[in-house]
Amino acid sequence: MEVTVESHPNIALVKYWGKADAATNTPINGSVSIGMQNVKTTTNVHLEPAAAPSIEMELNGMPVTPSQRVQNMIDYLISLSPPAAELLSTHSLKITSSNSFPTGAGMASSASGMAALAVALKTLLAPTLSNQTTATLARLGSGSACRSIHPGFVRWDAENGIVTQVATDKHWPELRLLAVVCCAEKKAVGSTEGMLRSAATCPFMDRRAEVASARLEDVESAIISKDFPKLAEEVMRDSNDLHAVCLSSYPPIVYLSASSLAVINTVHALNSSHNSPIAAYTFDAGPNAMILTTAAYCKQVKWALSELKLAGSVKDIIDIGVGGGTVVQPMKE
Ligand SMILES: Nc1ncnc2c1ncn2[C@@H]1O[C@H](COP(=O)(O)OP(=O)(O)OP(=O)(O)O)[C@@H](O)[C@H]1O
Ligand SMILES: C[C@@](O)(CCOP(=O)(O)OP(=O)(O)O)CC(=O)O
Repeated sequence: MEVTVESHPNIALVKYWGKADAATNTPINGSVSIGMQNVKTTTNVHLEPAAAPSIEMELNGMPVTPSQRVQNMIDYLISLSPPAAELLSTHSLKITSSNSFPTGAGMASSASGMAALAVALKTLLAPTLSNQTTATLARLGSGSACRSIHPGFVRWDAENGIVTQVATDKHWPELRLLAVVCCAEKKAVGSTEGMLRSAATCPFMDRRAEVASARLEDVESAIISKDFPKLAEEVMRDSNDLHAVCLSSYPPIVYLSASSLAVINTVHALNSSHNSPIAAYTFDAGPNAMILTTAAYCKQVKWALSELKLAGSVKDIIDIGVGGGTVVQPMKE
């Protein structure tokens, strides 16, 4: 028996950085994201009868040892569902996954990958699980993965772990999402390690969580009312706050590169020439930018960014599109 699931990364507009509980990836502040359309993960999970059940995994064509987080997801399923526990005691699992975009480079591959895995495991082993429980299952794989379960704009609340779709991917048709690829290499400090280091050493961590929690409400209302200037300012501020926290951790965590700073300067120059934001950048734990803009200004924004490409400062500019969510292909016996 096998199932294939497609999922997409999400980019946080208000970012998760810091854990109240590391074992369950419980965040210290709520976050909200937008789903990406033109990049995806495809994950196949195959279940086969076995006398000595095992779990094998392949990522981007290479065999990998399933991580403790994958094991935690499976243990959680076993604890929730006796039929899943029974199947896993008599069957081996083969997980085969690939990403159509750089893995481990700050483009949310873990979010997309763990969301696809959670939905595939649920579909094969515990089909009656609710969407919320599936989001919690994904979160055990990687916190931000719980936001990739739904398409569009998705909020993850810190107090209760509830994941809700704030608006669908069709809500704001004029909105455009671009990726500016500065570097596709694996980053030196992963998000998990980075946020633990910030919690232990950054003197501003608690304040950042307070500011992000308040910002969550402003960003949600900017999304609902399609207020681009408001959304743009809050998104850029949140990204800057996160990277300031990283820089004031010790030893400092530097995700932004000279190319990232060139993107930041280009966006602010564009915005000041319009007296109001027409574009916003946001960076997760890596040097690659996601740019939000609107249909009316997209050409102009791309043109300004392409100057950076011509100058050799950035590698590529990709139309990412707003979308996301997960799609389950028909199950095969
Ligand atoms: N398709 C996938 N299926 C399962 N696990 C994956 C998949 N893609 C990535 N991962 C896991 O996620 C890890 C990368 O996560 P990491 O948080 O370091 O980077 P990222 O997700 O690209 O960046 P960020 O979350 O900071 O935006 C990989 O080393 C791998 O263990
Ligand atoms: C900067 C971020 O992308 C950090 C994401 O961190 P992860 O979700 O990858 O961390 P773990 O829960 O430890 O797996 C911000 C965000 O996506 O909200």
